Amino acid sequence: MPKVLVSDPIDQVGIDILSQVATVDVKTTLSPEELIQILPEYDAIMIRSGTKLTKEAIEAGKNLKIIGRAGVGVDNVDVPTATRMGIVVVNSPEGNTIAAAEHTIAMMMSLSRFIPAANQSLKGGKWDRKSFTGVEVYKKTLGILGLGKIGSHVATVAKALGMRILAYDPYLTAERAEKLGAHLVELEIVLREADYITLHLPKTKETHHLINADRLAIMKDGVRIINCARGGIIDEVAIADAIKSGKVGGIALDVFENEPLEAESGLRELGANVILTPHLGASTEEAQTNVAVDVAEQIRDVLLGLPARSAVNIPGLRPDVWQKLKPYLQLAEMLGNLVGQLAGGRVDTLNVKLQGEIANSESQPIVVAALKGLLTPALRERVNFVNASIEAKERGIHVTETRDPSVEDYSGSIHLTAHGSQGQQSVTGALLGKSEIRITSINDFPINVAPTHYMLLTLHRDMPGIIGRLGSLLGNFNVNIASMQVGRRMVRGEAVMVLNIDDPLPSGLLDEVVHIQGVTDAFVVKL
Ligand SMILES: NC(=O)C1=CN([C@@H]2O[C@H](COP(=O)(O)OP(=O)(O)OC[C@H]3O[C@@H](n4cnc5c(N)ncnc54)[C@H](O)[C@@H]3O)[C@@H](O)[C@H]2O)C=CC1
Ligand SMILES: O=C(O)C(=O)COP(=O)(O)O
Repeated sequence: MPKVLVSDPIDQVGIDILSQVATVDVKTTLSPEELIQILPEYDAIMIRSGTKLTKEAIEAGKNLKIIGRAGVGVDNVDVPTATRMGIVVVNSPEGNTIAAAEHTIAMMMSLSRFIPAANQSLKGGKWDRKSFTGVEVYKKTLGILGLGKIGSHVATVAKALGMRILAYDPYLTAERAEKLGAHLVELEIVLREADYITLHLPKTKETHHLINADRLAIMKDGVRIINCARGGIIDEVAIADAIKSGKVGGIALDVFENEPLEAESGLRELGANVILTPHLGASTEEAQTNVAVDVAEQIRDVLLGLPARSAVNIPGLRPDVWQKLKPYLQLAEMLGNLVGQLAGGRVDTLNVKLQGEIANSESQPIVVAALKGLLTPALRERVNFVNASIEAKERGIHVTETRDPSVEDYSGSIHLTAHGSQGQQSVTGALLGKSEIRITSINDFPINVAPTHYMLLTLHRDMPGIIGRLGSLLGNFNVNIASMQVGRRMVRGEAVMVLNIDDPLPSGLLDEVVHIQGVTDAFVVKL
């Protein structure tokens, strides 16, 4: 049974799903050193934001096949290292959207009405109403930085509260923003005009310290800022100074540059207009059930050899799409392997052409499968669906994609052309029925061959006697021929012959094949 490590608190429903297929160890207090020490034992790990999967930790996880993040942000995972190692990283992109958006609204209302401080004062024995006169959000301007899933829900709720919404998101269309009742504007306009600013961005190089002293300076005096996205998007020193100077009227932070927030952090010292929560955005019963189910199911599926639906480092596939594409993925992989072996040396360019009924399908998984096949002879089990693209890129293989829905020889077919140091080779393959794989052309010579483990291919002149000579040569070396096919475009012209053979070709025999009169080239292929 595979082993799964759960290193952050996850809802029991997730553990139950994992237990269907794996031995599950729940260890939520591991130090980074302990994690590195035990990670080699595990096939999968399920985490939240608490566990840091650094380069060193992932490299220690020699047997890891999947990293499951029960939540959205994967900034605590070194995804490039996981990708290079062929480890699929999955998350739950929507499971906690509502929870995080509602926490944001709660933070905004708490900032406006001093609810945490008033509560603390009352419980401290006082009846102080004067200190806690708040402001209304009605008719105020809310600036949303990052109008993705959480930002969009915040916009919808804020709109219902009567707020005017400005949004900054360079990757979004103005139409989408207008549909949500938000005006998409430049960052500077949001900063200058908003009474409240809320962040809903991923943490990236570009968003690091997006809110810094210079940007705080151009904001409205008394602006209130909420961050339920990621620590480090706001410069904590700059914002603390802006609170102290009175430039900023209030801040509500759920996330911090360092988590857990240091005991001695200056943020803890600030007054009633600073609200801090310990990364609670996703902490609702509903969200925790959602993300646990979502991610545990994906880990289970990947351990069973099925695809993940929301992988962040390979194209995720819905089960119904995968069912449809699966035989084509196998076909593409076989063709990639075949064309790579025919090309022999270094391949510089691979063209993947989708024909007939699959011309309109999602192409990326098919391209990845072809690359996996192409790289398999060189990389063996080191290459998989996760790292095939990156490995190809690192080897300088340029991939192009074309589509031709008008090709109707078969319902759907894949044509690969490889250009490399030894010239150009091309192969086509199709499915017979729903899943039987056929090679249907080699270098544009039509054939119809079911691929087998060992094959011998020749390029030759179509002339009497050549098949007999090849047959007796193989017979002399005790190589059994299972089947044979010849493809030609014209009588006595160039032709291709494919022999399915039961045994590997003895060494030296290929040279003799090439020396048969009329044979111009020959290849041994092992699939
Ligand atoms: N506090 C908590 O417990 C939780 C925090 N989060 C965090 O909230 C953030 C948002 O999550 P989602 O809305 O689910 O993500 P999302 O991917 O749906 O939305 C992010 C949006 O930010 C935009 N964006 C990316 N780079 C940008 C840039 N440089 N400038 C402006 N916009 C940019 C994207 O176009 C996208 O629309 C993430 O950082 C996530 O980790 C998510 C769930 C819970
Ligand atoms: O989903 C996210 O991005 C979150 O920040 C939630 O983090 P958590 O799973 O509660 O540690």
